[in-house]
Amino acid sequence: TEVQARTSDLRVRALEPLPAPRRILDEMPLGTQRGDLVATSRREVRDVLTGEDDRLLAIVGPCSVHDPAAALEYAQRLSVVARELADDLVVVMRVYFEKPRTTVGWKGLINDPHLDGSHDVHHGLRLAREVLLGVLDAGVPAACEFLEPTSPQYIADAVTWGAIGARNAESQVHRQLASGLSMPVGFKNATDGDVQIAVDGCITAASEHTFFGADAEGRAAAVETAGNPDCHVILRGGRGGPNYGAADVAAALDVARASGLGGAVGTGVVVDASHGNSGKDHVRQAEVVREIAERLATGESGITGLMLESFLEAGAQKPGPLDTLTYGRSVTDKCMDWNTTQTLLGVLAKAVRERRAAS
Ligand SMILES: C[C@@H](OP(=O)(O)O)C(=O)O
Ligand SMILES: [Mn+2]
Repeated sequence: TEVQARTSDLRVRALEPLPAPRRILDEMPLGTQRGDLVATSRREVRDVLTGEDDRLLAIVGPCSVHDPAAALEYAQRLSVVARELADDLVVVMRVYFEKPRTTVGWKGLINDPHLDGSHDVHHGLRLAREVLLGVLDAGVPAACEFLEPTSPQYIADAVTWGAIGARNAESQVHRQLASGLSMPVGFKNATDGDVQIAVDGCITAASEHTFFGADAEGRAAAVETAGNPDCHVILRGGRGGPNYGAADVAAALDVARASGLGGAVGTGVVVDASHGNSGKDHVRQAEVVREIAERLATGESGITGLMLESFLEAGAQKPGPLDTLTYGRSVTDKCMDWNTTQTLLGVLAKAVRERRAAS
């Protein structure tokens, strides 16, 4: 109506309808074999996070996926090492499509798959699902950060473990989203280092919620969730500095246990060796991992998993069209290279064996 024209969408340039989630899932089905891997790995991750399984969760991979071919090559390599170390590590590959920015920047493969500002989301959604199915075909379960409130409808069936990032751990939208996700979800501490924010995120996510979302047909829907009992805290450092030290872990666990939630929250924390715990420096990150491995080997409890930012090549580069980039190098945070990562996974597996012997 004339009134609406005067007051609505004054800052909206376009509204581009997307294919319904069901259409994408029908076009690119998960299938039985991949579905079994997702279901089995979700159980294994939960059992490690709750202490039922004495292995260590290792969430390993690039800060972001920008090049499907490089991501799938990485998955092939990770799959071999994961199988070798399966007695000691539960390995899940970081397959991050959605990037939270401090202000502005490339938002990831779904939002801008051509890395040129064209925001071809139709292509991004399909490409992301193709990568996830390919990673599963390599025999590796996938970890994703969830940022968009409705994108999980297109990919979450293929995801083993989810993360709510430091910038979103306090957001009711993301806590509600986590309450309905079908896999364990980690909440990062806030960017200023506040761990209570992550614990509160787990408390909110463990409850049932009703909120605005989209259904499989892509229609606006009131989503009613049962609550997610498999959430946990991730220590990723912050403006106050690193928080992976033994005292930090003990203090974080005290805060987590005060919630009374039990389960994964009360059992332990996952430590992100990157970001605020290593100043996003991939060389420092490797040192952090080694320090933690030494502590695990002496029997320190309370750390149920580690997150490593790792790719084929070390460091990072600015995002741009693929033909302008160095193959296999991160376009967001700096990552350790594959050789360093393979060595560190062996170090962590050895530390788990020593922790097991010490217990
Ligand atoms: C987004 C970033 O994590 P954080 O939310 O801890 O900055 C990451 O995992 O690449
Ligand atoms: Mn990162």
